Amino acid sequence: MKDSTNRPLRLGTRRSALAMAQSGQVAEAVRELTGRPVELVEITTYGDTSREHLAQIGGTGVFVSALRDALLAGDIDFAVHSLKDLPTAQPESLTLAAIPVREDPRDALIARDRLTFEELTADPDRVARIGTGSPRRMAQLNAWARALGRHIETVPIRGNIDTRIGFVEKGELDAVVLAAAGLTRIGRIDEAAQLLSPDVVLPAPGQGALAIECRAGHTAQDAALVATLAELDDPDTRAAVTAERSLLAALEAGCSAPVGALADLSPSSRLRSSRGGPEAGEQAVTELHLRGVVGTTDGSTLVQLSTTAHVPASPDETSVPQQLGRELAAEMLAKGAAGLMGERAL
Ligand SMILES: NCc1[nH]cc(CCC(=O)O)c1CC(=O)O
Repeated sequence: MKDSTNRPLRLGTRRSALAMAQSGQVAEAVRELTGRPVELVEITTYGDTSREHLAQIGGTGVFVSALRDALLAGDIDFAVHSLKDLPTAQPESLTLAAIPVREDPRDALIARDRLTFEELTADPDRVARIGTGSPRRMAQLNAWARALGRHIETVPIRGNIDTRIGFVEKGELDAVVLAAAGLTRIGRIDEAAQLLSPDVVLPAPGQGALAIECRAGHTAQDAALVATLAELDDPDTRAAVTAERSLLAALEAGCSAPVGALADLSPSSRLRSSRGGPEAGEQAVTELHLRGVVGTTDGSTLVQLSTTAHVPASPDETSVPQQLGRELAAEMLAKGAAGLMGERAL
């Protein structure tokens, strides 16, 4: 979209180091794509000013609503969100024009003396104190400790990334758990002692992915912007996060619920079966693998399941991932997931 007016595009962003970093990167990509200047417009959200726990102020949606208000008011042209902070219900008047290639979705451990979780918990006389405000992380860290026959204390904290790492730097906590993607974006991933395997700790649905949101084409200009930004979309990332968010939505869990999910796409080694012998009917098939977990925050009970579907390579539509998420949610609910999510122990 080479707009003859060359009016700057206005990108609404929160002021945190993480938000500024990810908005800055998207702004650069949009400048390259459109040849137009992109202006960052800082928006303060309730989630940035409140000291309350996220679970008490209605979950991570609080970070998003001020940006959406600014979009609807026409104060900005587009916004960049961490996808994991976006509520699963999409307002009709707005659209996710692009979900770019995902960063590392894993959680990372930042610990004193760069110890790993196994090292940190090895001394039975010293119970490791690990900070996280996320019931999902608490549940899986506690389950991991239990599986190792060790004891930890999870300490509810919140604040921006620098604040949370500060608890370890000041010696107030032994470790904190943060999203690797956030650390990478603000240039601090080297400080991670350990990247937590999804076999042990599943990330939040959508973790590591960004969403570029704009008005859903009310005007010709809006429609043109949606079409342009779509060039930044990565269909594989969109398929994966669609499955994860579909699972979350079908569990009817809020964004602060103890739910982890991770989908990945891989070329299938399996070929579509055919009657014409081994060579006939060969077809490129992509496998979408979805894992989900729900647990009590004390880690005593986890419901963890996975499932796989075959999808056409680089799917343009998201009905297969949607369906896969709903199916896995139904299986998890049948195994008692709802009872575990009801628990509120922060
Ligand atoms: N809940 C806050 C939040 N939202 C997105 C990220 C990290 C970046 C990402 O997942 O894309 C973080 C920080 C964290 O969980 O450590």
